[in-house]
Amino acid sequence: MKKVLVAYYSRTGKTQKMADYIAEGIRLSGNAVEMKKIVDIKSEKDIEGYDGYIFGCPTYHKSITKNFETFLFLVEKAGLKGKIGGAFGSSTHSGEAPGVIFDTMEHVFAMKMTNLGPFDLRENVVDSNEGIKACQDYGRTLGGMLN
Ligand SMILES: Cc1cc2nc3c(=O)[nH]c(=O)nc-3n(C[C@H](O)[C@H](O)[C@H](O)COP(=O)(O)O)c2cc1C
Repeated sequence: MKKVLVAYYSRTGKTQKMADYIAEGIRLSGNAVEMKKIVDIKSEKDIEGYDGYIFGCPTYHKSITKNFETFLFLVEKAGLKGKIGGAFGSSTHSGEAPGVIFDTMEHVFAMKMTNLGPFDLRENVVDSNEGIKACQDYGRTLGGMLN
């Protein structure tokens, strides 16, 4: 059994719900998952040692938030080259954040990213059956890359 870190920021709880459903999907793939809020991640040591990584941030002002930018500089120090990765976040209309994170993981950290691409979900569907299933599928597919 491999272990995936789901690290996320959520201001009003939508991306946090996505994180919970994605974690369910990872467990359905037969792998273990640990969830961390980025505010609780103090050093690169808190990031190292997992087989896969899924990072989540909602879109604010057409990008990731300032604290998520800072978090990505910590991730750089952790050295995740070749590790499995994915990125997600909730939004209302434009949804750039998951793409920004995904591109950084792929091109800067040289991680092995899921073919599903970045996963943006409009906040009004996060709690619908369709939204829950989309999150679970994202987690399960990423977990499947570890099997
Ligand atoms: C000040 C502000 C700016 C926002 N900017 C964007 C934006 O540029 N694009 C977008 O799609 N959503 C934008 N949103 C909507 C949030 O992404 C959306 O509410 C999201 O679900 C919040 O996720 P959270 O509950 O995880 O914090 C903005 C919301 C606020 C309050």
